[in-house]
Amino acid sequence: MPRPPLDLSVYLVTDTALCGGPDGVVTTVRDAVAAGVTVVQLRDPDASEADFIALGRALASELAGTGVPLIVNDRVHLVDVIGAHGAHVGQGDLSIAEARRLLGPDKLLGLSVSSPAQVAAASRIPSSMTDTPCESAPGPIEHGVLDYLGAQSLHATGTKPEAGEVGLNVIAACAAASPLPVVAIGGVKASDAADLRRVGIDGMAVVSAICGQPDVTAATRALVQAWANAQPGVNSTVTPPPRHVNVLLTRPEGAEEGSYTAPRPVQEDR
Ligand SMILES: Cc1ncc(COP(=O)(O)OP(=O)(O)O)c(N)n1
Ligand SMILES: Cc1nc(C(=O)O)sc1CCOP(=O)(O)O
Ligand SMILES: [Mg+2]
Repeated sequence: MPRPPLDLSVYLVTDTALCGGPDGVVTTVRDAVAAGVTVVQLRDPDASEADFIALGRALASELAGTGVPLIVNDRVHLVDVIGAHGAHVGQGDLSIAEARRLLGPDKLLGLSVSSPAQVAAASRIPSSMTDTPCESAPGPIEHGVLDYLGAQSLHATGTKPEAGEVGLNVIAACAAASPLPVVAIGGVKASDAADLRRVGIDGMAVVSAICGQPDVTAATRALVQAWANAQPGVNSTVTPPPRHVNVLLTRPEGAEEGSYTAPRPVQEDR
């Protein structure tokens, strides 16, 4: 079954410490989603497995019925346990073939890239996915193995100092090389929206622009508004679904409960 289109425009990656603990993550996610965040990724590399599951389940319950997917960072084996919609892996994590095998066909999968070469590599078929590996064979993208790419890092960031910085030109080259939607990460702020949209990026992945902000609602609205005001560039790979204004507090006919396909109620000013 094909996975539904993703609205990556304002993608929140959680940070438990910045949010002041697990309860702070839940309230941050609640406020951010009400203000227009379109994807939430649970990221807590330091959490024990039990704490990660507990927080993941709390977020899954918080997001149920909102239309916003919950993505699990790195711990692909916990996606089903948590009741999440998918996972995000990086170049040093388990392979996308293994991640997709664990996830099955219906969950979302994102991969980090920091160069056009990594975008191209993601498009080549991994030998573990076919009996006859071949450069010209359809790759993970054509197979539907991947749903989106995370281009890292736009700017150096104190949230993850080891991430470095590739700058806008490399992020733009990743977008141009990718047949999949690409979200940018690393020091992304509302003031980056115009540049990112112009070069064909499909969304902004942020931690500290939302987590730990004194007013999460205002911070999120600033990101949402900046994205909405920015002009999409020629390389945009997806057209986000139409925004729905103060509608659809109930499930549409035929949609599954907890499905992330349904449009969400959003702020008047989007
Ligand atoms: C949307 C998004 N893009 C990139 C990353 C970074 O993933 P990775 O390189 O695996 O680093 P960690 O987050 O696992 O430390 C991301 N998490 N999300
Ligand atoms: C989780 C993560 N990955 C990155 C990468 O470049 O790989 S940067 C990052 C954190 C981004 O935080 P902030 O929005 O506060 O800069
Ligand atoms: Mg990772």
